[in-house]
Amino acid sequence: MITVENLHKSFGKVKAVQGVTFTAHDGEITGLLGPNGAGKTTTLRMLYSLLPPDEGEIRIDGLDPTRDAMEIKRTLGVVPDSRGLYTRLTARENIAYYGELHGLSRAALNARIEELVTTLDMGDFIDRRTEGFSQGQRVKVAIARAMVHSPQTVLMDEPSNGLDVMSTRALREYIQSLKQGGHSVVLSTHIMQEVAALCDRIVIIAKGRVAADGTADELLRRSGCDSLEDAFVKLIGSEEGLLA
Ligand SMILES: Nc1ncnc2c1ncn2[C@@H]1O[C@H](COP(=O)(O)OP(=O)(O)OP(=O)(O)O)[C@@H](O)[C@H]1O
Repeated sequence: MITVENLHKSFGKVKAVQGVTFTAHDGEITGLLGPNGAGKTTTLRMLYSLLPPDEGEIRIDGLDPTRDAMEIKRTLGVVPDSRGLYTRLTARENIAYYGELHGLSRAALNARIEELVTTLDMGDFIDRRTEGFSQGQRVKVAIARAMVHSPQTVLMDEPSNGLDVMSTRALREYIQSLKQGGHSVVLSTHIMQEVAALCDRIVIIAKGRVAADGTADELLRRSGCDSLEDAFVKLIGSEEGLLA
């Protein structure tokens, strides 16, 4: 479970995050929805201890990313926006490298990689160098790498970015399976359909602030709208930067 309380982060004069507060429960998918530049990536980066907050408090299963950065890495799986694969290594080597950093034994690592190859359908390319991989292949390797140590909490930055319809469906099924397994999944997106199809709880972020937070039904009720799309536009005050 993640709790975020009054988080702030500025880069010089740019106030990227200005008082973000939300909770993400285990067994739920929480979506951070907002237009480009809303502060979603900055929020996620603070959660996975890449950036220290200027102000505010984060707890991930009771751990504080600013104090317990090493411990948090054991409980967190992160799919960053850049994906960040080593292009000279094969997909298998990319995943194995992370598994080794997490201290998995060779036997456990081999078994885990075989499991992920099957779950994420990576058989065709697992032993190819990742240079030149398609977006979909890169995302799968990034997810497998993030999940190699079976983390309880999973953070994904725009996971379906650049994926075709089939790959998006497969990704959504996989994310649903994580939820069924009791994991807490937090993903960022600017695609409304994504949150509508996937998320139990939606945190709408605009200009570094939480514009609204709740289940899809709660957001509809609060906005007085009939469709989520209308609700988002009303709650955010603009439709700029959001994709249906
Ligand atoms: N390292 C940085 N240095 C300077 N400004 C930054 C930095 N990182 C983010 N920003 C600024 O902070 C604001 C929020 O950016 P952020 O990447 O968090 O938004 P986002 O909601 O993830 O957007 P997108 O959907 O485009 O990825 C933007 O104005 C961005 O330019």
